[in-house]
Amino acid sequence: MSQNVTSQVNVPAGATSAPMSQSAIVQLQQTTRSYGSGEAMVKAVDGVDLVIPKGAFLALTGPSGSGKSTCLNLIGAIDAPSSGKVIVDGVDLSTLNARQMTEFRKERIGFIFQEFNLIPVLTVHENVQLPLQIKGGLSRTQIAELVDPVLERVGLKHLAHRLPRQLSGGQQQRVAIARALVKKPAVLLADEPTANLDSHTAREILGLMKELNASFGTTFIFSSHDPLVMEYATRLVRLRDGKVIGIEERG
Ligand SMILES: Nc1ncnc2c1ncn2[C@@H]1O[C@H](COP(=O)(O)OP(=O)(O)OP(=O)(O)O)[C@@H](O)[C@H]1O
Repeated sequence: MSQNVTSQVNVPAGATSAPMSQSAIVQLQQTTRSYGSGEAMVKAVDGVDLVIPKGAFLALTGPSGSGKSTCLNLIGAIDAPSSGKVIVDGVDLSTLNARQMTEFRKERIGFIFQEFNLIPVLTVHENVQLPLQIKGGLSRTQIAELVDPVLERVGLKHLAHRLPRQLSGGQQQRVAIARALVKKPAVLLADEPTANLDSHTAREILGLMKELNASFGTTFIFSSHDPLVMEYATRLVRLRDGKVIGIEERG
């Protein structure tokens, strides 16, 4: 998948050959993102060096304001660093212009949010097929062939024709997971994905994501305060004041 995508994203010469260690899917190199200037300057991310291996199930954690969401936005090509590099799936994002960043995001990044962000007037099936329609170039049959197995995998095939408001919170998050996965992203970014779920449902959703991580090999990167997310993560990156203050490997 990533090979095809590399050729589809029209990046400047040299941009796809950013040096990465063999198994790394994400690298931040002396990455800084600051806001404002002078005395009012805030370094949301401050000189971070981080290597995330392919297939990781990793949580960025730390107190409010420590830079978790900013890191996710940088990795997801939503935002660009003030200095330093962000290399994702072999592409140095700093070499991309705005249009190329959008293209990159569309092709290679999946997002899951705490608010689910489903389109209320579209059915489950329509919500999940949306990223493929936006990507374009696929027939109805090809879209169905991609959507149906993912819906089955997240346990929602029987609810495919319901609207989001006819689903529980956990079911809505499953739709969001299916929608993020359907385009087979290189990296799946989840910003506080359990914040709106009760602990039982949060466990179900984290268990599902872990299974998907194991079966598809998709890299999951979370931003979360939730101790449950930390329990499931196999690697914790602790942030404070925009800096990495610790990395913990777990089972
Ligand atoms: N667009 C912005 N303009 C100015 N300052 C910002 C902006 N975005 C983030 N910041 C600041 O950067 C710092 C890091 O913010 P960030 O949202 O990344 O933290 P966080 O760890 O995700 O916090 P939370 O857990 O509360 O979501 C904070 O001090 C925040 O106020």
